[in-house]
Amino acid sequence: MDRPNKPSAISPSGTGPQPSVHSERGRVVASLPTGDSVEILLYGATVISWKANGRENLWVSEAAKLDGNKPVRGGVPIVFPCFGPPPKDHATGSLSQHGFARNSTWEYLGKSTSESEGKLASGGDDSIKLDFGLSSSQLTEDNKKAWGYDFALVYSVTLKRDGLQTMLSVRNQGEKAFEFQMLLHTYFRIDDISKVAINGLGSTTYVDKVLDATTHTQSSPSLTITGEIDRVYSGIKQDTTSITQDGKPRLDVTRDGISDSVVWNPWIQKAKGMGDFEPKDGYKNMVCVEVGAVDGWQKLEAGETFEGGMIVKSHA
Ligand SMILES: O=P(O)(O)OC[C@H]1O[C@@H](O)[C@H](O)[C@@H](O)[C@@H]1O
Repeated sequence: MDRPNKPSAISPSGTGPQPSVHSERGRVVASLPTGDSVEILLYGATVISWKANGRENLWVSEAAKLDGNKPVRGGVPIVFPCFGPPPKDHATGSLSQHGFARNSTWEYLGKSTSESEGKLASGGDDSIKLDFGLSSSQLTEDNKKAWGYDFALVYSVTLKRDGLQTMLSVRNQGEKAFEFQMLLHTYFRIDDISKVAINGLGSTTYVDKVLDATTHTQSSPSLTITGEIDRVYSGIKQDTTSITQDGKPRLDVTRDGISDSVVWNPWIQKAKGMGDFEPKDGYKNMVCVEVGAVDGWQKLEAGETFEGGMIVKSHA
């Protein structure tokens, strides 16, 4: 597949400390001179850590499998090409829940750095972009059989001094059109779910998977979580969904090229039922605000490319 960025050493610029990228044993770690960092497993191209302002922003279960045996319970698993259990009568019908992207091993395609307008006082680069690829040829024989399309995914993770950007590009390299869904299933780390509110989803319609799997409209501009929640919001007008803690801004999640979001927290019983969810009261410290295209299907004709992702800002 095409390599958007050839792996190369980061060239020094300015005199201050430089960003660093380190790749070994199936993971890639990048850091900025500010101390902000991101860590990505090649397994699933799963972002398992993003630190900004000295604080970890992602929740990863203490029992998460990081050895490639099971999708990671936490961080940012990538859902593709189907969301949830696929409908049996669809081309994705033989795939497992959430598809194969989160449990396939991706290729590290390389890094690039750039200096944005607000350059660091040190004079160093202030963003690092890491690219990962997964194409049909890298799938297991079972997955190839279950979804026999010729595709190429490029997932770009950019660590900036003011946030984290993740972008998934899906290209149809074959001759047949295909349909897919995608979602960045982000587990955000929060201090206390009882003090969290999610804003920016007011007046949006959602399917409530806990209640009755039918469509509702959110009346309140602010959503608080007091029990299990699994809602699929679609066609969201506002680009940004923000998470506040104790009434103060904590994380801003901005959708880029996509307009759906899932809000999920398993709460007490579902957390107990998941072998890889630890500690069991960890549901108090996480909330999934997931961005994607999951309402119906995205159709890609031969040669077409789709792009969708998010920009997340963490408040100090
Ligand atoms: O346990 P999994 O496969 O990682 O899925 C976790 C959750 O992922 C969410 O995106 C779904 O809306 C939930 O229904 C699902 O339970």
